[in-house]
Amino acid sequence: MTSLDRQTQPVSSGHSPSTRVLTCPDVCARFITTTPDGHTHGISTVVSNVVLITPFKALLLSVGKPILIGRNPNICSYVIPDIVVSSLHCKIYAIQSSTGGILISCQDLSTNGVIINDHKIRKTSAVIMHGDTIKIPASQTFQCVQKWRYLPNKHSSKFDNSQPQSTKNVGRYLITSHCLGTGSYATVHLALDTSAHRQVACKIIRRKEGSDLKKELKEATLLMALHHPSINRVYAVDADSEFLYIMLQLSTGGDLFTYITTHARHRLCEGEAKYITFQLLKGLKYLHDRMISHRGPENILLHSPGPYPRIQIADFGLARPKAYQETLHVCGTISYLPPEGVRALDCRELGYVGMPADCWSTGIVIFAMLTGSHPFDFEDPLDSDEGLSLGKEVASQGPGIGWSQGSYIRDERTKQRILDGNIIFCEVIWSPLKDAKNLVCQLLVPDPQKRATVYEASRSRWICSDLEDLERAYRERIYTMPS
Ligand SMILES: Nc1ncnc2c1ncn2[C@@H]1O[C@H](COP(=O)(O)OP(=O)(O)OP(=O)(O)O)[C@@H](O)[C@H]1O
Repeated sequence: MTSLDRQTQPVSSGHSPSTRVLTCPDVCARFITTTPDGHTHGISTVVSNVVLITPFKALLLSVGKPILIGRNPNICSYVIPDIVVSSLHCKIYAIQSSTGGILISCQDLSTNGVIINDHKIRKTSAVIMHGDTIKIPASQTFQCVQKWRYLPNKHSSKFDNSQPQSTKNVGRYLITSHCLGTGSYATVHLALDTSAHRQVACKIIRRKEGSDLKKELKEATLLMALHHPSINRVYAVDADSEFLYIMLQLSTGGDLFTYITTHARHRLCEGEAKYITFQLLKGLKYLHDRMISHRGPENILLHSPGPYPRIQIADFGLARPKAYQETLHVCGTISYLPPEGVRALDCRELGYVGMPADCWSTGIVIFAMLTGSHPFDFEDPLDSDEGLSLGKEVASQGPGIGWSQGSYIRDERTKQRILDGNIIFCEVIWSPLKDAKNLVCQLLVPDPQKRATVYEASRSRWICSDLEDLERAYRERIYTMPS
């Protein structure tokens, strides 16, 4: 058995058929630690969204509180006073996914790597599942034992929810039933590239009846040529009669918006927001140079967990080539639509252009990072009785209007705010952030022709005032990481 293979073996250790390997809110997990002499030191069980690591003391693993394993007692929560162990050897993280689940990952930060299921990982992170072992070379071994509470998956899936964890082969890839997330069109599963011995994410999309397979494969194959540190790689594409499979670079840090909302302050400091914007602009420039637009700011993933994260632009389900020549039809989340996109909602033949839309949504991302809120989509005391009766009226108009009342009202208000273009800049937050505010104002310009481009945004004062530091951090943290 090679490398990470064990992660993909079906779990047969007494789980009832109703248990499922999913990133679910109630992960009950425990770690068993073993020293090189094979002695098991202790077991701790937990009952909720936490993990304990022993042997010498119990450590609580909860969202936002990673377990830091290493030699240095000043930084590590689990200390191994062993010369072969790095000062900070690895971190074990529990992060919340956008679907409300918990994802557990192990990030290597050492000089000699971490062995997960007999396979060494270096300077990267891997998703940890039930039965996986994490070994510090020539030192201690941790075994992860997880129990899952059944979480029904409402999305159509290649995997049968009534079965325990299982795997399926698609070409050289082994897809596990471990669901990393679900979107409106796809479920994304943890998979193993059996040739390259690496974990990947497999996006599974149910094909529409009578759909043109050649066209679908061609579109997805186009994305395989994209190669940039800030773009989530597409490794391979495959299909059968029912599903399209897109093999993606695995991101283990969750998505940016979940990162912001689960942050202790519910917003990021200026330096971190700037560093993320810098990466986002680099990735978008790469796409726009190739006439590709992203149009999905909710799909910004974190390569691995932790502060000042490396981001990755993902989900090119909406990305299309020739972004400037072609007008596009509305799809995606209303909150991130530019005014021209909102107008196109009511007048389908209008369409709108992709690249200026990316610039608009970059403005929203910057606003969200610095304030922890959305400039147009927020709760309002007015969303009350008056709105509710409007929602009921709309709902009573019958089939075709499938939104819930609440989301209908909220969407309508959001659309109106986008069209009005009034942005409230809270003085307390924005007064020390003048350059950031200027950039947001240049990006959230209603007229797409007058809106700043990604090239202009990259040359803005906010970015340029720290360009050297940003470039250095980018080189040090990103180019040294395996892609
Ligand atoms: N490369 C990846 N690595 C890890 N997790 C991923 C990856 N890609 C997607 N996911 C997870 O899967 C979820 C659903 O993926 P995605 O948003 O691409 O689906 P979709 O149906 O195309 O989306 P949408 O609803 O935006 O159209 C994401 O929110 C994320 O949690």
